[in-house]
Parts: sequence; C-alpha cells; structure tokens
Amino acid sequence: MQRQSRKKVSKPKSLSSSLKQSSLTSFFVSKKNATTQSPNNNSTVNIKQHSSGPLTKLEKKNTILVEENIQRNKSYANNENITADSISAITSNNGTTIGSRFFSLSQRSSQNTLDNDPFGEDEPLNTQAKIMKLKQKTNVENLFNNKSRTSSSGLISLSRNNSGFDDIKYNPSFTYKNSISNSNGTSPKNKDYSSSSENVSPSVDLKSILSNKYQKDNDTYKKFKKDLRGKLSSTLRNKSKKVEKSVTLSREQQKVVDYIINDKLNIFYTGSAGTGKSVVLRTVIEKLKSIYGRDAIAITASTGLAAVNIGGITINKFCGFGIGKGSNEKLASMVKNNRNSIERWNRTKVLVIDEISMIDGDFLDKLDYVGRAVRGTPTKPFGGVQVVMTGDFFQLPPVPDRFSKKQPKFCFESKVWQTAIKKTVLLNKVFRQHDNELIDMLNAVRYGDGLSSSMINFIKSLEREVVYEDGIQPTELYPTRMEVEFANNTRLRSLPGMEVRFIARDMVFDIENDTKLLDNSFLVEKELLLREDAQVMMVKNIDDTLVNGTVGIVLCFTTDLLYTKIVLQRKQGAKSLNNELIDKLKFLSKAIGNPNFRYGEDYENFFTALVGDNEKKLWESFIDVAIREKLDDRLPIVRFSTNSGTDSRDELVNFDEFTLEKPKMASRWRNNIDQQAVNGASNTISRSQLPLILCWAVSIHKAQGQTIERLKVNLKKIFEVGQIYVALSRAVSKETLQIQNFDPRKIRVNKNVKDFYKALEKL
Ligand SMILES: Nc1ncnc2c1ncn2[C@@H]1O[C@H](COP(=O)(O)OP(=O)(O)OP(=O)(O)O)[C@@H](O)[C@H]1O
Repeated sequence: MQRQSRKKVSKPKSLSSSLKQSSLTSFFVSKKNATTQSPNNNSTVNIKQHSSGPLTKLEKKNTILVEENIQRNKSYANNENITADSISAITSNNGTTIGSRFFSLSQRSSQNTLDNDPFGEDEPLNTQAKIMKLKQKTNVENLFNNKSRTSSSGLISLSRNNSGFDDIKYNPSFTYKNSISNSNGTSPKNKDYSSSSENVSPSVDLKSILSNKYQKDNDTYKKFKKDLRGKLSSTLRNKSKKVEKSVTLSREQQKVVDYIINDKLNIFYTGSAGTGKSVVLRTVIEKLKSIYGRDAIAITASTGLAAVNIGGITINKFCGFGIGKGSNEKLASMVKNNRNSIERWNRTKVLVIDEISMIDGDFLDKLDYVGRAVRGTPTKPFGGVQVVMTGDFFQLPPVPDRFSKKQPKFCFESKVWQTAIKKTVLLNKVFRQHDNELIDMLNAVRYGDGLSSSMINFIKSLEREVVYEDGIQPTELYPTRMEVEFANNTRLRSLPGMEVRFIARDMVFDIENDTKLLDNSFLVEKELLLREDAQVMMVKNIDDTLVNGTVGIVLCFTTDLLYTKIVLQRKQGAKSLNNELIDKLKFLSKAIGNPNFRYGEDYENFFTALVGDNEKKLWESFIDVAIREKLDDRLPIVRFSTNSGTDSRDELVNFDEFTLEKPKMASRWRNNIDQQAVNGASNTISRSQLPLILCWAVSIHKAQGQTIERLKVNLKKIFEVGQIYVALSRAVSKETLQIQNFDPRKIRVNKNVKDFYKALEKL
C-alpha cells in the first residue's frame, strides 16, 4: 500500500539476531503435535502438542488445512522475512497481538514514522515512554479501544484462510489492518477466523522454517518489491501536492490585494459565485505570510471545509470560545484563562475570515469584544488586528441555533461592522462561467427579483438529460444529506462487482472531537466503499489536468506492486489502459490474497478466455505475485475524464494525507514533547484516505465553493435561502447543466441582503 512505500521502515534485524533476542522460538499454532515437511525447502515444521485428548472438529479442520496449504505452497513459496519485530510482537504479549499491531502501525504509516523501531529488541513493549512517543504520532487510544483487538490465534486463522502455511507463521503486519476491516465484518478471511480463533493455541518451531533456501526465496521477493518501490512514481500519491492553476489577477482583483497588503485596510470584499474571491484570498494569504510570518496570520473560515480550502481553521477554533455561548464578559474570561488562546490572539496581526455569510453577526460582535479585551486595546476593533473578510451574502446564511428562537443576524448587521470595515469591494467579473445567458440567469436567481418568462423557459430547457459519451454521469446536487446518501448507496449497490472498503486512518489525539473535526473539514469519509464502475470525484489537486473536482470511474482494483509490474513496466507512457488489459486486471484482482485462486473457475476462465498460450507463463507469474499480495493492499484504478470530457487518463489512486493544523499551543509547552503527549496537545491531526468520494451525489452545503463540470441539480427539497443559487452557480456551462424540479416560487432571498448589495452597487 502507498503508506508502506512512503514510510521510513524500521530496519529489519538479521535473522540470527532475531533468533538470539527472542527467548521464545515458537509460538502457538495448533493444539496437536504434528510434524510435516515443508515442501519447498525440506525443512521440518513442528506443530507441538500443548494439550492432550482427541482432536476437536475444529482442530481437525485446522490440521487438514495446514497440510493442504503446505502442499499448495510448493509452487509459490515466497514470503515476508521474519524479523525480531515480528517475533517480539507475537511473543512478548502473552498471546495477544498488540505488539504486532504497533509494529505494523509504525511500519506502514508514513505519518507514524519514528526514527527508531519503536519495539526493538532491547526495548520492552508497551513502556510508558514508547507509548508517549507514539502518541505524538498516532492515536494510541483509538487502537486500544478498537473493538476488534485480536488474539494471537487471529494470526493463525488469517493465514489458514489466506495464503497458506507459511503465512500462518509470519504475518506480523496483518493484525492492525485486518482488525480494522474485521470490525466491519466484511473481509471473508476475518469472518472465518473470528469463528475459530478462541480455541486454537499450538506452536511452531521457528528454526526449522528459517532455512537458507526459504530465506533466499524471501530475499528475492523482498528485493523485487524493494526495487519496484522506487519506481512507483506514476501512482497519484507521489504526484499529489498542492497545485494551484496559475491565474493572472484581474485589475479589480489586484486592487483588493493592494488594499490589504499596501494600505493595510480592514476590508470586506465580495462578489457573485465564481468571481474569484478564493483565488484572491489565496494570493493575499501567501503575501501576508511572507511579510509577517505564518504565525501572525489567523486563517479562518466559517466551516471546516471552507477553512481547509485555504489552509486554515474554523473561526470557532481560533477565537478560543467555541460557538460563543454566554455573555461577552464570560467569553473574554474564558479566553484570558487559557494560555494558548491568549497567545494566539496576541501574536495575530491579520485575521482572515472566509465564507463570512455563514457567520452570525452576534458572534462577530463577541469576537470583537474578546479581541479588545484580550489584547488590552479596548478602543480598537478586534483589538487592533487587521481583518480581511470575504464571502457572498447571497449564498448560504448562518445556521440557526436549534435551541434558540432567535434568528441569526448577518455579519453586515453586526455592531462592529460599521466601525471596523474601512473598505468594501464588489468583484464584478465572473470567471467560472463564460456564457452570458447562463450568467444572467444565475444573477436573476441570486437576486430573486422575479424571473422573466424567457428566463424561466431557459431554465426549463435545462431539464433535459445530458448524455455524456464517456459514460461518466454528472454529479447530482441535493439539498439534504439523506437524499445524497440514498442516491450514492443505491447506485453503488446496483453495481454487480464486489465491494471494496477503504478505512481511513486518522492521526488524532482527542478521538471524539478530533475525528469530528476531520469529518467536518474534509470531503473524504472515514469509510469509503467502492466497486468496479463506481463514479468518483478526485478531491485533491494533483496536476494541471487532474484537479479537485475531476470525476472518473473505477475500472478495477489492483495493488501497487501488480500495477507497477503489469502496467507501468509494460505500458510506459500509456495514458489509458486498453480494454483487454482491464479485463485481465479484473480477473487478476480475484487472485489477490487468494491462494485458492488456482483451484477455482476463474482461473480456468482466465486462461481460456483472456490469455493466449504465448502469454501463459507471464500471467502465471503475475498470479503468483497476486496471491502473495494482501487483500487490504488493493487500490482502485480510476479512469478520469479530463479536458472537459474530451480526454481521459487512467491512474492508480493511492492513499493520501489530509492534514489539519489545530490552534497552536502556548510556546511554554511547544518544545516540551512529553508535556505534549501528556496533554494530548498537538498542532497537526490528519486523515489518511484515498482522495476520492463517491460522486453520483453531493449535498449543496458541501458543494459551496466548488466548481463542478458536469452538474445535475435536484431542487425538490430546497429548504434554505440562497440554496438554489449556490447549487446552480457551481456549473461551468449550460451544456453540462441539468436542472430538475425547478420551481421559481422556491427562490428565497433575504431582503436585508438585497438592500445591502444594492447599496454596495451604488458605491
Ligand atoms: N483572474 C482569473 N483568471 C482566470 N480564472 C480565474 C480568475 N479568478 C478566478 N478564476 C477562476 O474562476 C473560478 C472560480 O473562482 P473562485 O472559486 O475563486 O470563485 P469564488 O468567487 O470564490 O466562487 P464561490 O463564491 O462560488 O466560492 C475558478 O476556476 C478560478 O480558477
């Protein structure tokens, strides 16, 4: 998996040192004595007796399976090297695999990488120090609290059901990943093992397994894997970095930058959807950072998603008083009693707030009060901090408090607005759409001043279905989350293929709150379910043609290794895979982690239908590799539609990190690592997940701020002012926009917003 190839892997110990360190040279595998010949190296495998009496039904089954697997392994007996880590992981915990869970965690995660192997031979497992050290990098509690903690016998059953006898002994890294999917009960191997795990506790003599031949085979396999690892440059993970399309700011956009940077004004700049407010903001932030330094700029937004788009945090996190329940005095003293909050306020020179339309005016007044109180400058708005606010009040309004009857105010209705904002700028040029008819219609919906009949006819004409020749369906926008989930799940389940589950790994300190924060901040979900032909959207900027918002279809699943061996090495430079190769990869995906593949129908069919005699040997070798790979290492190959649907490119999509900066802690603690661990305080939390979401459907709230090339909007359950405008204004052209259930009576615009903008236009 991508994490493996990114990480700094702790150096495996030599074989002899592994044996020396480990006081135990055997571990439990089966209750009964059995001796059998390892088929590939003639070494003897001893299954020692640990209890007497006749074999139970389960034990008999285990013994038969072990023997069968040994036979099977004749032709493909390569395996991972055993290391001291795996031995200690297995043995040092009296039969529990907590150690191996840690081991695999440290080995697999790019985020977790510690300089040294955390469970080396001279370090006892689970020492407080080690846990503390690891806590800085990952969420230890999360792992321990995980319901699916496995027992030693989990290792046995995995191998029994997975890939033969050798895997029974040496699968140190299986526990962590599989225990995660086990908790969801989907992986067949896990299902099987959980049914039998409790009674099994035999042991195997390690020495006999570690023969020279076996070691040589392992070395070849590992070397092969290692060699390829460096060549995985074509997978998306390695390319993924922040890529911003370079744009030249228009004159009006540049003017905004000048007001902020040169004149240091408190400013609110606005404009309809697509006028480049975010583009301007990103430019401003970069300039501010280079002038004042990163720590002096508070980059915030009203929602987590909006905040992440500009590399910031929510305004509620920044302010130090959450959602602002209580009086001004109470909130100010709350902040004054928190060293971190005080320091944050005091070092801030510029406060940036994006998507201001969703912030309550009363909250803004509280922010002003607290800023003055904490910074000791009662006469200056926000305590003298320069403020930069942007957004469009015609878009989504503040979310009302469920427990209060009070309607939220807009920020321009707050007390501080008049005194603080020295400059207001209205951006006029729309960049997202180029078609005047569409732009006029969007403006009419924005103001809601009654649509002309020709406008309504135009909208009605967009009810038609748009057919896309490449088969990629438009993204549907719905007002409610339930509609979105229903639409995505129904589509996914209608696909015939097997479901593949991708569980994100979160690096958090405060499980409940940080996980919520991650959920709210990123489009990627904790759990992503995919099938062949599922429609997905890329949610990261990869390069010029593959950007946040590009849609695609899952072609098939494979692993990094197979992809490199079959696709990259053989088809260098090819942008798209041919159908024949895709069919072969689909078949091959059934062999991944499946030692029984050669005994099933698929194997026969594969060679009769798809592979000619001349290629048989080659594909046999790929099957060898596939069987040795792990089910959990599967990744999707996605065909993305690029250049407005005129082109496509196929990519193996790998895991990526979505990182979030939490507010900084006080400098007194900053360099004290142990104190950090104790407090659970850290600046960075992250989610590792495929940068994909199912995108047959997305909610309008989540779509705010996005540009969507193929758009289908269902307006039936519209419930919020500005919602229709937000939904429609995501489109880029009328040709790629379909509108369902449009009812002009449902366009609702707040009168105060209209008045505010009318006044602005006269300026
Ligand atoms: N000066 C420019 N030149 C070319 N393209 C631009 C320019 N400014 C913005 N764009 C493009 O216009 C599109 C919309 O920009 P952006 O998302 O910044 O608008 P916005 O005002 O923030 O929209 P929304 O209110 O919907 O969030 C983007 O594709 C962006 O790249």
